[in-house]
Amino acid sequence: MTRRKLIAGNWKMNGDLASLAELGGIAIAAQNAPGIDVAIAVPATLIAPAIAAAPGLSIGAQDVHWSAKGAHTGCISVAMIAEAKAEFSIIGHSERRADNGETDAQVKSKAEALHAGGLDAILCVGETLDERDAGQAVAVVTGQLAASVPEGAAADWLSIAYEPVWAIGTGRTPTVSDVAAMHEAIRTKLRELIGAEADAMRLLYGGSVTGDNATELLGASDVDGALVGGASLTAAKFVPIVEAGARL
Ligand SMILES: O=C(CO)COP(=O)(O)O
Repeated sequence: MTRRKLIAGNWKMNGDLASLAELGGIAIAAQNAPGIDVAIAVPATLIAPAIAAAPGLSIGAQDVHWSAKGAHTGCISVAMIAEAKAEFSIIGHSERRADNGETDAQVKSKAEALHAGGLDAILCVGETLDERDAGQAVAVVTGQLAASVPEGAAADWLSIAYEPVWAIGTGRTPTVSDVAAMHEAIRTKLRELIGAEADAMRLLYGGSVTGDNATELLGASDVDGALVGGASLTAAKFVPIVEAGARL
């Protein structure tokens, strides 16, 4: 099964109107790589200006609430990001799980809300260093999937990002064989949860991806793309990752 690669950036709580200039170079790289998908998740305030700055580049959010509207101070709904013309949202990022106590059940509701609103979702899973050291990595990640992937989820709107917490922003990455082993475990679990659709679903790796290690990490078996934090903030750092994805 060939799966179209997806190279997605996550700006986290970074960026301002001036930094949208970076999107120009990224949009050109995306145009030059028609065989893959390129997307950037920006802070919610930058969604509309990012689309204006780089029409044609897929722009998304980093989180949504599961409810349609109401008394949820500080939160943002699927309809709100859709009105701003976002195409997708990241959900379940480990930073939101840690900072905001997000649960797998909430992440599942967010996935369902995005799909109901016609948007795509990138659902993040990943173990902490303590969990890996305790030999629990696969159990933690497959447990997150079991509790957060909606029944009947399909590859045309949901992707999974495996982001080991200890590899995020640290410059440390798992070995290629560790990544491949986890992605195989994820796909096996997805087959159990959603059947044959699992073979079409894109599994992204995230955590300290750079232009230097992208070719190796993206080349691991069952890796269908990357979710990139720090190195997505500038075209100079992100474009080489897009190019690496396009070469594979
Ligand atoms: O959390 C990440 C993307 O969502 C990864 O961040 P870094 O690429 O900065 O390690």
